[in-house]
Amino acid sequence: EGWFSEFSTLWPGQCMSLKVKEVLFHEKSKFQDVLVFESENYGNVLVLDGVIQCTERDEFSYQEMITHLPLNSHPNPKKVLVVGGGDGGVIREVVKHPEVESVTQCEIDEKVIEVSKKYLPYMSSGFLSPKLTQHIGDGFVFMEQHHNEFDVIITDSSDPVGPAAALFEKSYYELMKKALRPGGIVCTQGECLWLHLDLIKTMKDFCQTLYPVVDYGYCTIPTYPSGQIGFTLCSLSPDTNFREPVRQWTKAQKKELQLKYYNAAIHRAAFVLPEFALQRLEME
Ligand SMILES: NCCCN[C@H]1CC[C@H](NCCCN)CC1
Repeated sequence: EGWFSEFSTLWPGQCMSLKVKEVLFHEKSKFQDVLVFESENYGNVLVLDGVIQCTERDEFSYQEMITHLPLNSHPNPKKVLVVGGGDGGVIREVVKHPEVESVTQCEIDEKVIEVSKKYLPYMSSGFLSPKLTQHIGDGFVFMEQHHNEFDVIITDSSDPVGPAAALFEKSYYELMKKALRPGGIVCTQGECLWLHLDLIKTMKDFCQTLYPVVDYGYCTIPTYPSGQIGFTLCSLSPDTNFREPVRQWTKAQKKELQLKYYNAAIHRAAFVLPEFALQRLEME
């Protein structure tokens, strides 16, 4: 059927293409263009406004890291909030932690949840958890209505163009700070150091005016531009060290939990940045 190419002003002059086997769904939701296609060798692929959100073959990298970096940095993460995460993969990872008593999700576009249940069964298996409470709405508005409620907030958003734009502003990080309980931790989709180092620096700087501990880590993932994506992590506790996991799973547990990317070594390695990034982020 030809190729899908991911053109965007967010990564000028480059684009990733995937061979299409069959288009499974393509409609406009209330917020964005929603496309799901079966690829030749990355499984089913979810695309929003022309941007690849996740593929069945490599989603585990991002979903495991955006979840286990914060949760394994918190001493007792009982109440978790996920903003976005409409494909269900982050929820699937959150409920792998026995300490978690409840996870609340706030997703703006119910069409994304609907197509994920139909075409991304392994990711949307997260929606079956009895610990989950789902809200359909804007994460920015939701955050204004919840204070001192969550131990960990994960913002699993698309990019700062379209419905998720407000989730990259300082005001949103101020709202998340109010929604956290003492010692709370925030983890957000933090863009790519090969493409968006200036945005990462800007966000790190305003986060440092709000949170005592701020860090940036990344994972490799073939189908995101430049093959990797990062995470901005913030903690209200000055004792937090994102670079050393507070708990480790055994080999048997990693197998049972079906972890395919995350382990303690890759947790630590996520924060080892190349020289050009350390210099630009003033972390050298
Ligand atoms: N649950 C996974 C989907 C949401 N996260 C994605 C993260 C990457 C982004 N484009 C790549 C950005 C380039 N740095 C699309 C959404």
